[in-house]
Amino acid sequence: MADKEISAHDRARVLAEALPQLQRYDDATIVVKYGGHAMGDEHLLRQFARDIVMLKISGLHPIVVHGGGPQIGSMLERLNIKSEFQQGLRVTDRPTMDVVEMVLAGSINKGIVAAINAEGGRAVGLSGKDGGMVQARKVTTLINGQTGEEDVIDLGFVGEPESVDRRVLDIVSNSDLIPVIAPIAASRWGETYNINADTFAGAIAGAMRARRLLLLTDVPGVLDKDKNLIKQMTIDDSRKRIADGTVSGGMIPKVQTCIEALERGVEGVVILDGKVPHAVLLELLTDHGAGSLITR
Ligand SMILES: Nc1ncnc2c1ncn2[C@@H]1O[C@H](COP(=O)(O)OP(=O)(O)O)[C@@H](O)[C@H]1O
Ligand SMILES: CC(=O)N[C@@H](CCC(=O)OP(=O)(O)O)C(=O)O
Repeated sequence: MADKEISAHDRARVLAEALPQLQRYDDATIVVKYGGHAMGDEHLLRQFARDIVMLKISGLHPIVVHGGGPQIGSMLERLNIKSEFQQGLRVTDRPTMDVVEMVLAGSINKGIVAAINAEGGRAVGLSGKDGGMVQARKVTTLINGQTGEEDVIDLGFVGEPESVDRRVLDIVSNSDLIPVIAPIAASRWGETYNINADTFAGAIAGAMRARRLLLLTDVPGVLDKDKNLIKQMTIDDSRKRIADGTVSGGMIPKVQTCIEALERGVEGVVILDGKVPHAVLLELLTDHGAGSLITR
């Protein structure tokens, strides 16, 4: 519906709807993972930035973790560096790692920071390296989506969070600043690792005991076999949907991240379409949840 077709009465009703939600989320930490596919165009980025600023001034504590897979892919292509994925993870040799860090912690991170600041917020760009926030370890095994067995693999500089130190995030997030984090971290020996952004966001949400983890992607949420949106499911339902093949491909690590975050104490995780304008506000501040809510 075009803006002008919405009556003043409807606008007021939508605003009033936000009150119980604002009360419910007062002082809550919300981790929002902004995926590379959801970044799309400038207009969407501006709307996303507005939503984040709106949450902050409404008394919530948003923490943004971003991806940038497609943007890394374009840069590697421009530099003639071949790239391949194994079970959703980018095989990362040293030259690829340099590009991944340059794109994620450089242009993408600073682009989101600038967009939030342009909407009146005060964003601080970080990576897992800053303040020793995330310590990474090399990924050496992966659960095979088909067999359910553990495969031993060598993906180069692909890591996973080994531990999270909350100090920097507590300081930044409890002020008027909004942390924006690139999913890069160093190992205890100082080597740089590339971490899948969903996995990284899950670890941050777990460590921060976030009330909500929102994973913004380019599909409406988790779809059933008839491509209908599953509006709500439990950890058990999620495991069944992976086992019976309803959830496949890139959705598997996403749903696994949700399960792990819930088991670490996050109250609810939502997978939703970041291409829907104001997806974050719709999900948190209206009665119309925007995607698939997964709870314990
Ligand atoms: N049951 C499912 N519901 C929704 N998407 C699914 C499902 N199973 C597999 N997918 C795939 O997962 C993709 C989302 O994962 P991915 O491409 O890794 O997202 P992102 O880049 O946002 O992290 C969807 O575009 C879709 O192709
Ligand atoms: C190890 C690994 O695969 N890292 C990802 C990091 C970025 C990411 O996860 O971005 P999206 O959320 O946009 O997919 C990569 O190199 O593409």
